[in-house]
Amino acid sequence: MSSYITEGFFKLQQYQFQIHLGGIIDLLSHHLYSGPHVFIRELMQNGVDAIQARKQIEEEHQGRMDIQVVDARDDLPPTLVFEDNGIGLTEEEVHRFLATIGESSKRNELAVRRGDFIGQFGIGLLSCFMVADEILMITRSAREAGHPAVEWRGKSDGTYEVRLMETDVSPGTRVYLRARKGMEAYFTKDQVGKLVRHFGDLLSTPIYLSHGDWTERINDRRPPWERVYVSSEEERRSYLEYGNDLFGQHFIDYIPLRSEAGGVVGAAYVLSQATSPKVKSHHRVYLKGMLLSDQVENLLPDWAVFVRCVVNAEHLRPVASREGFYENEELEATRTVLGETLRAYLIRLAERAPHRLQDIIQLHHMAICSLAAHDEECFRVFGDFITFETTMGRMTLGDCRKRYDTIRYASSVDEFRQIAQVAASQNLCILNAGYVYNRELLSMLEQVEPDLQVEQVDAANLTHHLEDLTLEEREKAFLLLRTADLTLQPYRTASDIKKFEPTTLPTIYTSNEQANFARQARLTKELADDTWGGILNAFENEYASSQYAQLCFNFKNRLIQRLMKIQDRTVLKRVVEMLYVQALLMGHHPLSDKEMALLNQGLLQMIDAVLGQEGDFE
Ligand SMILES: Nc1ncnc2c1ncn2[C@@H]1O[C@H](COP(=O)(O)OP(=O)(O)OP(=O)(O)O)[C@@H](O)[C@H]1O
Repeated sequence: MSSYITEGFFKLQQYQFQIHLGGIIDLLSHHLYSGPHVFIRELMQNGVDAIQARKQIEEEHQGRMDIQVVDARDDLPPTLVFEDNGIGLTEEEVHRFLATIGESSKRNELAVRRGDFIGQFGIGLLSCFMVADEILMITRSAREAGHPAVEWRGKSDGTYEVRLMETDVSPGTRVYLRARKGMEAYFTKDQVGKLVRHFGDLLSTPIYLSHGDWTERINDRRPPWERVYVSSEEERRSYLEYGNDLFGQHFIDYIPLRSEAGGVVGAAYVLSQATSPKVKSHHRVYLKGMLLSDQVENLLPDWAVFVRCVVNAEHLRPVASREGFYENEELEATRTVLGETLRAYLIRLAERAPHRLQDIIQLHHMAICSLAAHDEECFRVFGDFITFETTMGRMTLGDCRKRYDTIRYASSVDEFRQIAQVAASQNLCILNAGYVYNRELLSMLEQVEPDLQVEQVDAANLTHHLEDLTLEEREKAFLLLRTADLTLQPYRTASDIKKFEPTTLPTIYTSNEQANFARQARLTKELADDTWGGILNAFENEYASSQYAQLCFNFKNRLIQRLMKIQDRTVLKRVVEMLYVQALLMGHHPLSDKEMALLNQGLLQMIDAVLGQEGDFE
């Protein structure tokens, strides 16, 4: 019997997990953190947290961090020293917190509930191994007065040494890092200064950077929402200057942000350059004063494409990489509050400075329309402010809704052009929904306002709104209409006569979608080969019987009045043909070969007639 089996069971053996530090460092550097430079953030953050912990036992404690850059000399590589006067560690804590990966002193229940600390995962210090082979920490606890200072030396091979020190040092912690070969670029004064400023410019704990005899406080500028102002102009200037410096671009306006959810405070800046519907805004977000990322996307609702924010959050939860926030209820509540703040700003602007609002919408028109067309919330925010070309001039959708019970629209730009003149003179407001997103916006309008009538109008049903002739007047037009019907029959166009404004317009050519389709099929057939010609024939025949376009004469027009007096059918026919071609051109309809021939003949005959008259004078 095997020695592993005792009383019918396999003997249970217990083992300890082993950690391969090299593998963990590789994971951090290549898959979690965005680059080796984050070690500076992690060290600053540990200093700030340690100061915060010390303040919990000594309320009046004045925290301070010092970062020193020591250049390479003799055989020694450049070195960085990070010093804080925070809580420090005892020997027992050093073993527990520094030497155990994933262990953190900041994860006790009270600290988490109160959200005291930035760190929480117990891995940040390992990021130092991305740039150095060894971390040397000298620390002394402020909690236990008699406890000696401790020296801890952690190595990237996974071993560490601890030594109690005899020298007297004040409570706090000092971390020494020597650049690994190839990592010297992260240890220069300029690079360290840039990164410390980048990550820590909002920290309230003073941070000093020194290099040789030179020392400078890095974070002495407070953000605009923490300053006190004597006038609103001064406040405005301060906010805009700050945004300009931070993002290196000019902004039209700013919106102060504050949300209890997430403990967020900051500002949204209104972009002065057009945004693409596909590009989301990237926001600069700090967590307890430490920069989390300047690429955060999920802080605001998707529709807030016209702003870029800078905010500090006290209670949102960072992901382990510290470069974004967890999608949780608190973040959602924060997003709702910030969205409402932006919406309130837009509404205020609509009341007090509608032109400024129009400027914003105009600038970000495509992005706003694309979102409003598919997102009900966005439509509710912006819908009323979106402008449409209408037969009564440019108008916002809000104005259209206020003035008319029915919103009428033409579905293509050409259709709109055909009817614009006539509709305007009839005081009919028709929206041009021929541009991208316009139809979707109107569908969204119907969805959001089910009581509102939204109706598509085409040139054909527009003529129903035109004034009819009396019987007597119809008689006068009889010959013209009969000749026109016969003349235009080959072009599948019927004729009619109505009274309409403007009187300068002799005709309108109207057709609906099916008639247009049949017409398009005829035009294509002229260019297509036999196989396609056969298919298109079938289409054309199907539509031909029912779908006629219409040339509607204007009884009020002087030329038409004269035409009704002409009895010579040949002359009538020619003029009708010319009016037909002219109406097509006015409506931007491409001409078929036959119609082009009509135009040419007509022009030549007119030239001939004019020359003939001149000849008569000779
Ligand atoms: N400057 C310091 N002063 C006092 N304690 C420190 C200092 N730096 C590190 N520590 C201790 O070492 C522990 C581990 O630090 P580390 O940076 O790895 O993780 P963390 O800060 O707890 O969490 P995170 O991984 O989220 O940064 C800390 O929880 C803290 O107890």
